[in-house]
Amino acid sequence: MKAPIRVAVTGAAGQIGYSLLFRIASGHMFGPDQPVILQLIEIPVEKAMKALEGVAMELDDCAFPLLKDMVLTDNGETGFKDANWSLLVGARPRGPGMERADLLKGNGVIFTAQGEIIDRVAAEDARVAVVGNPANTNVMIAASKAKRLTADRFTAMVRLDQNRAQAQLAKKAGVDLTAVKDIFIYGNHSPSMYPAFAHATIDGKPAAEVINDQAYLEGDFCSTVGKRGAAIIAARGLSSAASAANALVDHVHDLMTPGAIHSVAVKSEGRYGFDPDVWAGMPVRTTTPGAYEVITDYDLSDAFSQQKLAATNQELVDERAMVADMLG
Ligand SMILES: NC(=O)c1ccc[n+]([C@@H]2O[C@H](COP(=O)([O-])OP(=O)(O)OC[C@H]3O[C@@H](n4cnc5c(N)ncnc54)[C@H](O)[C@@H]3O)[C@@H](O)[C@H]2O)c1
Ligand SMILES: O=C(O)C[C@H](O)C(=O)O
Repeated sequence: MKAPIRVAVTGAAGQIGYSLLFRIASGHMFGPDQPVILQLIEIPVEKAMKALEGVAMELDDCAFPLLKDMVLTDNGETGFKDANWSLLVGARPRGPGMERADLLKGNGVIFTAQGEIIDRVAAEDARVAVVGNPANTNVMIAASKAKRLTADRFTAMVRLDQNRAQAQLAKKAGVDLTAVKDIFIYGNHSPSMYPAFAHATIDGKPAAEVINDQAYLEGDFCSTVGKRGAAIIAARGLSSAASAANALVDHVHDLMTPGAIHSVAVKSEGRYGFDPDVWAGMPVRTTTPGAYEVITDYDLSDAFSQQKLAATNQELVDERAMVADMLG
């Protein structure tokens, strides 16, 4: 029997938490032979903590053999203690009349505190995945507080965008989803992201050749993927939750699976022309469980790709400027 992995989850009583926790406890994130301990973190508000107790009761009632223990807390020091993975889902949602800058600042405060605590109390092999929006900038803030943990331990999720892009290409081409490969997301988790279709394949052939509709790929395809979050909100009245949780399962699962190639927002270090200090989506290859190398050899030198990369980079740089006083 393997030793349990400690998984801290913030926003555990929220919408995403309600889908996510059951997938972690049933073995979908870390595998069917990997026991887990869930360290569930919510805000110190009675309603949230009561809801968290209810979720924990349901987890008990699933009788998951891999779930070895649960910690329920409104305290980061307790919640992140010895965590091998910290999944930062909880964030302040955008309220009426709130500007993006207010959202950035409001969440910046949360991710400042969490980055500092994780760096201090989490496990030696600690890894962090940020989902709470604006995810790319939140992870940058959290990572900037770390003295012990290196920047590569901090990632943000663009996997939902990759999954959305894969599904859209399969639909358009009228093929099975599994026929679509090598579609990766570059840049921000926002409508400015670039789902780089130029390298995608369908049944081993270039997707652009199979679909044979460049106007669709540059137009509707990019905007449908980029604005999918808003379309879900318009349809459901709530933001995506089950698909977001599923994408986080994929994100962590693939980061724990050597050889997996997938889109992750990482510190750019100047790759693909991004500002070196922003966290941008790009393709990575998992090397050993939890570690990865960025794949740098995709050619995105064509004019359309360059324009898309420049736009999403500019948005990340602007977001960074808005929280400059919170970094470091
Ligand atoms: N990156 C992505 O692809 C993606 C996709 C979907 C949603 N999201 C984002 O994920 C976040 C969560 O979405 P949701 O639908 O679960 O929201 P939700 O409002 O249902 O739940 C969020 C939960 O987080 C808690 N919370 C807030 N601040 C916290 C803190 N400092 N510590 C611990 N818990 C805290 C809240 O009490 C709440 O229970 C949002 O920011 C949303 O925009 C990201
Ligand atoms: O778009 C949103 O605000 C929610 C989420 O980030 C999503 O992509 O579904």
